[in-house]
Parts: sequence; structure tokens; C-alpha cells
Amino acid sequence: MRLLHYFALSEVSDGKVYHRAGAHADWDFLTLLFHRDGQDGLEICPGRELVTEFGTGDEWTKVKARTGEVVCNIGDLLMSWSDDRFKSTFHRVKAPCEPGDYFGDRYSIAYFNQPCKDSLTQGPLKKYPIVTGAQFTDTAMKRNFAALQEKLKTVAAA
Ligand SMILES: O=C(O)CCC(=O)C(=O)O
Ligand SMILES: [Fe+2]
Repeated sequence: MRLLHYFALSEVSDGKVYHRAGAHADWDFLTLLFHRDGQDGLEICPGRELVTEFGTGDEWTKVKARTGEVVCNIGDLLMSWSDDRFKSTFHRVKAPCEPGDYFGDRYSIAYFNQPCKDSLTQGPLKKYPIVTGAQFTDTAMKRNFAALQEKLKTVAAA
């Protein structure tokens, strides 16, 4: 479970668009997101053909934050377990940076459903090799860490 507090920002704009959580897919089975009325920012790009690649350029949909509603994001484990029938939900959190955005404090709860370490998963079509929960999580963490290292290199070189 992740308890997120995105701090309030002053209502200034330099004309650029920023994100406080970059585009990503979660590597769990299913993420349940809880927001508060009016604290918008989440944008989703569902149905993307990927297992956690950090791409850009697709169509993004803004999700209205509402108290009492639960946003369910498909994670990479459900994607591979379903032999890619259900695609991971690519998502990001926009920073308030344009007129009309919500600039106040934003609270969000992300409940990540992770597999037990010794559980075994494989889809009915056996598209991917059978893995334990521990192997799946370990691979996902290493892949994300490698992607982050690559990104840092690009930023450092710029
Ligand atoms: O704050 C949100 O609405 C999303 C957070 C999120 O995507 C994450 O923690 O993985
Ligand atoms: Fe996420």
C-alpha cells in the first residue's frame, strides 16, 4: 500500500506541461486507487500493448477524482497471467501547471495486489513460462531499475 501526498503548488504557469508521476504500468496483479473529490491529476492510457515499457505518444484520458470510487488499474501480472488478453493500464499523474488544474494538496491511496512469493502463475495458453510470485516481482523490479538507470543516463547527458 502506498499513501501519497502530493503537495499544493502555487498557481503559476510557464506554458509547459509537467507530470509528478511519469507514465508507467504497475507490476502487480491489480491496483486499487482511492482519491478525494476534485483532486484530479490521474491520466490513463488503457489497452496499450506493453509490459512496462516507458513509451509516450498515445492518447491519454483524464480520470475525475471522486471520493468513494475505486479506480482499478490492471497490472503486468494480470496481463501476463491472462496471456496478454488484459493489457496493463499505462498511467501517469499530471502536475497542476495550467489554468483550470487543481493546485491544492492531493491525496491518493494505491493498494497494490502482489502475488505471494511461492504462488505459481501461468496463463491458460501458456504464452509465458510459469513463474513464482517472487520471480515475477524480482524481474519487474530489475527491469524498472534498469529503465530508470537508462533514463538517468539520458538526463545526465542532456
Ligand atoms: O496518485 C495516483 O493517482 C496514482 C499513483 C500511482 O500510479 C502509483 O503509486 O503507482
Ligand atoms: Fe501506478
